[in-house]
Amino acid sequence: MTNSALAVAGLRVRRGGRLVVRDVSFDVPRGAVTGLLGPSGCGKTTLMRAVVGVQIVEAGTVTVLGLPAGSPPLRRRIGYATQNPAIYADLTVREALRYFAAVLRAPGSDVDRVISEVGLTEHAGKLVGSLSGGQHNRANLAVALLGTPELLVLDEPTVGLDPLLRDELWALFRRLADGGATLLVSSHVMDEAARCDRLLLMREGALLADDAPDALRRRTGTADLEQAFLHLVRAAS
Ligand SMILES: Nc1ncnc2c1ncn2[C@@H]1O[C@H](COP(=O)(O)OP(=O)(O)OP(=O)(O)O)[C@@H](O)[C@H]1O
Repeated sequence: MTNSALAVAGLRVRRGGRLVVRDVSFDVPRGAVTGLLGPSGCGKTTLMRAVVGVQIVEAGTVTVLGLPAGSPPLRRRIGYATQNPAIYADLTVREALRYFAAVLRAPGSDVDRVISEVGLTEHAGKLVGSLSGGQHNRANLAVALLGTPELLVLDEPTVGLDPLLRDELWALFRRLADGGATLLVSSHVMDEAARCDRLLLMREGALLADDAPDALRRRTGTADLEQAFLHLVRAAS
């Protein structure tokens, strides 16, 4: 079995008539946290949509856990948290998760586990519609964790969270990867990049770099990843 959880080759996506992913190729290793970083609008969400198989692509291949993206057997092996959570506002957090656990045929015991993992135990009895933005995001992340998927595709999961919660979630991502899960996590916050094993830096639909944080710092001769990113942007223009 190949060690890569995800293999993208020559991916090209057009949205609204514009090329928003331009011949992107990369592999994501299993059991690691790979960060997908880049400015707003650079194509991170589009790339993630192609990985989970909901994006029409113009060219290229996306192979997930050895199968073409979008193959039905992958549905229960991938957890996807989008930026626009669609969780029923009139259910409590626990009720909503019980519902999704039933749909996904995840074990009932998963509900309390994932609520605890995202730090929502105290709020489990609250209506989803009454949660704060950060709590809502975490409830959305909890849905993605149901069924212990092999691949987690998380689109800006820490947006709107305070530094303490962000830190706790990154520690959770690390534990999940140490347990064998593969994580692809997008962010436009460069200080989160240092928490990843691998970084995919994107700009204007293209990959600027695919490297480990330390290697990237070394290669660009910079101390921090924000500087490394700027160095690469300048070198490319
Ligand atoms: N439904 C759509 N129709 C047409 N163009 C779109 C659509 N959705 C996104 N785009 C365009 O595709 C490009 C990539 O968008 P995408 O959402 O993938 O970027 P992103 O890096 O995830 O941004 P952000 O960090 O703000 O979420 C942008 O230029 C965006 O305007």
